[in-house]
Amino acid sequence: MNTRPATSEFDLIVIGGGSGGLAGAFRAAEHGARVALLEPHLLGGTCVNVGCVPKKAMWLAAEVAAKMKLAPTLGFPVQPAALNWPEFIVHRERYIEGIHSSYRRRLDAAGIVLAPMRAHLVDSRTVECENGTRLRARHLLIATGGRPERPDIPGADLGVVSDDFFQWRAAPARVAVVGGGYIAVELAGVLQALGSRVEMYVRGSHLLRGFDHDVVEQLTEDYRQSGVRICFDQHLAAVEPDSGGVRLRSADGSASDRYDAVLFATGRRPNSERLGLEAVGVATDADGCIAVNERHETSVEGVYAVGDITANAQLTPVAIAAARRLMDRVYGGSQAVLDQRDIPTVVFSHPPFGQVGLTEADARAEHGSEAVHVYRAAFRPMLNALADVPQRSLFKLVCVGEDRRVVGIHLMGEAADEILQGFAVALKRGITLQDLRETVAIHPTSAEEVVLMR
Ligand SMILES: Cc1cc2nc3c(=O)[nH]c(=O)nc-3n(C[C@H](O)[C@H](O)[C@H](O)COP(=O)(O)OP(=O)(O)OC[C@H]3O[C@@H](n4cnc5c(N)ncnc54)[C@H](O)[C@@H]3O)c2cc1C
Ligand SMILES: NC(=O)c1ccc[n+]([C@@H]2O[C@H](COP(=O)([O-])OP(=O)(O)OC[C@H]3O[C@@H](n4cnc5c(N)ncnc54)[C@H](O)[C@@H]3O)[C@@H](O)[C@H]2O)c1
Repeated sequence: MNTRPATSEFDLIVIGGGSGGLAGAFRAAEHGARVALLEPHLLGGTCVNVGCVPKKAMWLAAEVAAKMKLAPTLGFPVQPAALNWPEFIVHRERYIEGIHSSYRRRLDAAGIVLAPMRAHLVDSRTVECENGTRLRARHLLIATGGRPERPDIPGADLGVVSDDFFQWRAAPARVAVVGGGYIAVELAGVLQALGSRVEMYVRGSHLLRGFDHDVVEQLTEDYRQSGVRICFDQHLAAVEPDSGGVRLRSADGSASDRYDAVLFATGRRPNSERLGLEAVGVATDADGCIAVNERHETSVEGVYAVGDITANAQLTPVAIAAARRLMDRVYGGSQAVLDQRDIPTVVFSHPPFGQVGLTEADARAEHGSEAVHVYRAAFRPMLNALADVPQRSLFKLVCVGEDRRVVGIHLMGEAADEILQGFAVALKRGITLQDLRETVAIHPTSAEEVVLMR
């Protein structure tokens, strides 16, 4: 593979080889552009190395552990065993290495020049690599993503963040998870299922702000039933060492018991420092995200940004879709922009929780309360009933108007992660409740509850 640019002149320079940068580089090359890609770390960025992919692997291991726990209740004469983490991680990392190899092959095949270096902007057409090499192009794409942020409190460095979680080789016996968003909920669920005793410290009064309230409440109850302790309205003031572990000090002066580890899942910061943005005049917002319009153009002509470096939803498919549409406009004559409404998303909790469209509260605010009609299916999935475990599923449809147009679908329960995608297509096509009711159910499944809702 060519790792030193043969020429310093390109059509496009992409800074960052994560989800957005790779997608942009590949699509531009398909249109015939000469592309250079700068990535100092592992190809695939957050998603492949410390995000979606290793997280999903751990989630799958946790799901197997949970099923094994049910097995004796159902009549299998087996005792659940603890996961051998180092062995599982060999499988996980082999899978990830397969993705790296596939990217390297595709970059070679597309003739994209990969420079394994950090870079910053010198002017709107010039990028300087950390070894001093300067590259020039008519168009620059910034896709440098973000990184986990710790709270600004004394002792914060005694805790770990999601990047560190993927270095773990065993489940800590007792762990505090600070935060109530996607990562906190996902990693708390994984750790509890894999044998840790998990306590969540949440600043607000609910998990998962922005998700539908009722469904969040049911997920919270399911988590509690599976043994996760959840403490709301927690205001942490410090982390302190305690006999080889840590304890948490609250703003009211009280201290927690000892934990083997504290995991901060308190949000992410965009990687916009030391990129030369101010010098070139690329505007950022108050959080440090690069400001872009719907065409992903920055304040400087010819300089674009996609993915977590912008204020768009921090999801891999959003970064990829934005980058592809951008390159189709720049090199393919397309005018299409990414529609940021009705983006489906799944929290890989236990059970998983997916949503597309408006929550009930958002629908009431947008359409007026009288126009909103809500339908729910609360049920115990068959496996849970057979094994007599208490966790319940909750599916919810939010509809508006006389014709009951479906504007929100919220699914929390077994297989919700896989069920949602098809219904997201339907919602985007503007279906009504009647369309769902006219669709024959698939029985016996959880999914059928969506078309049987009254
Ligand atoms: C724990 C976790 C779980 C997640 N799970 C999911 C999920 O299940 N589904 C989902 O859709 N999303 C998930 N996400 C979010 C998803 O990973 C991100 O939205 C996505 O990776 C953003 O892609 P990006 O290209 O914008 O940035 P990144 O993937 O972060 O890539 C940015 C790249 O830029 C490089 N870079 C930074 N600075 C420079 C520089 N100066 N020069 C050159 N290169 C530079 C970095 O090394 C990095 O490789 C998860 C995130 C985390 C942290
Ligand atoms: N399944 C998925 O698609 C998936 C999974 C993981 C992450 N992601 C993406 O990554 C993004 C980042 O995830 P995240 O969980 O880090 O962020 P988040 O914004 O979802 O949650 C951050 C949480 O930390 C809390 N918090 C912030 N500062 C705090 C402080 N000082 N003390 C205590 N609590 C504090 C917030 O109240 C919130 O509950 C998500 O918004 C999502 O877009 C997606």
